[in-house]
Amino acid sequence: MAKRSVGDLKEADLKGKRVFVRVDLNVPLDENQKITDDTRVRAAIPTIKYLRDHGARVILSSHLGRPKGITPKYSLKPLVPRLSELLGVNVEIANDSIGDEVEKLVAALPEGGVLLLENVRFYKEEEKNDPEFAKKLASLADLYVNDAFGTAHRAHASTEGVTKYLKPAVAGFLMQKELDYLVGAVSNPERPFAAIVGGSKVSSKIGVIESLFEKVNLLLLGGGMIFTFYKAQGYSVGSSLVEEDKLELATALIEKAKAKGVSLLLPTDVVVANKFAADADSKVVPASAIPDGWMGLDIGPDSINTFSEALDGTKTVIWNGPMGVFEFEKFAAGTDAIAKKLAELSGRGVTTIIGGGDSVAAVEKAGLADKMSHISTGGGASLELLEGKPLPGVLALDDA
Ligand SMILES: Nc1ncnc2c1ncn2[C@@H]1O[C@H](COP(=O)(O)OP(=O)(O)OP(=O)(O)O)[C@@H](O)[C@H]1O
Ligand SMILES: O=C(O)[C@H](O)COP(=O)(O)O
Repeated sequence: MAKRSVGDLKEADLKGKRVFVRVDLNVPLDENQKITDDTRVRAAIPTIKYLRDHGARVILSSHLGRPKGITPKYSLKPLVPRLSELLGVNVEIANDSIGDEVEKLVAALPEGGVLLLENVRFYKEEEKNDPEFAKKLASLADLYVNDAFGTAHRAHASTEGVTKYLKPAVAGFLMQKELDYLVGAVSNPERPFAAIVGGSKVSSKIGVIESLFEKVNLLLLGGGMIFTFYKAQGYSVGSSLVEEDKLELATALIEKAKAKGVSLLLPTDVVVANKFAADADSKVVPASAIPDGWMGLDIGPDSINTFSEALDGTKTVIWNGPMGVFEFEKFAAGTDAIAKKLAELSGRGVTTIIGGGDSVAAVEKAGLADKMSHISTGGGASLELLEGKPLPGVLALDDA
């Protein structure tokens, strides 16, 4: 069901109004509290800018990390300089999310002003979706915008509960863009439609794989999960990562692909290592013959070629999960090659969607982020969406 958008709200709806905007500013910080990846901050800007340009008074709310109570390490204060810089306005920060002091700051906020509330998870009521807490958040504003796609799979007070007390409740531009690509392009793709699924374990991707079987023409598998498939087929896998309790499932998935008419491609060769370390010895071996004492940590050169050729004729590609242990330079080639291939396909008009989590980190690391059609800002949220699960933070918004 399509949701009402912030873009539907015009000057008359917004001028002078207090707008509670849930954003996802859960960014990585280093030991000096410096932001190491500001993607989510940049992604939050268009909605805030739109609201400011239409005279709204903007109240931003976000979580950072998973604090248990008030924890200075998880304060949102380090976000203020970057937000201010990107918006071209001095963003104010409150020491709290609710209460008298916050109310005073909101009352003093000029049109176009921006106030960032402190980490909303400093209250345990947030994750409990406590109605009284949601009411207090709602009482700060006249209307609600949810632009926190990365947190849309959580039914929390600031993402779901608040919508019961604050109307209109609409989707921000980032939320909309994520839904357009991850729901729109995936449910109504230009074909052939391929999915590339990697990552560590098959158990965490079963839902996604099964759901994609209903939609894709081609499914390429990589990452740690492939060894469970190999073992299920009777190959020797050495000391590679295998989920013994998922062998039958792997066989069933292969059968299901056949039944659904989906071409399922597994790597034909792998890069193996003598230990799980950046400086391990490595060599390329056929997927069916991994020697004892060696573990597969990346897809091999033949597989890269086969995968690239298979992707050549596609019109839509979605990628979730790295092809190998890309954190170690020696085992990053498969993941890098897929990132480069997708960048090349984008240049030829193919829709390329990176579905969150580590594959996004890999694409950023390769410097190819701006080449893709869409890079999701949500890890868990994009996975749940691809599994076909409804997101509570989206469901709660007003229908279009
Ligand atoms: N062959 C392998 N053996 C062991 N680990 C692997 C292998 N290939 C990839 N990995 C690891 O898988 C991890 C990513 O797996 P995960 O399932 O978390 O992927 P993701 O879906 O991209 O992430 P997220 O869950 O954050 O969305 C990486 O840290 C990578 O090192
Ligand atoms: O980083 C994320 O995936 C989101 O910000 C949600 O965070 P959470 O998993 O702590 O709810």
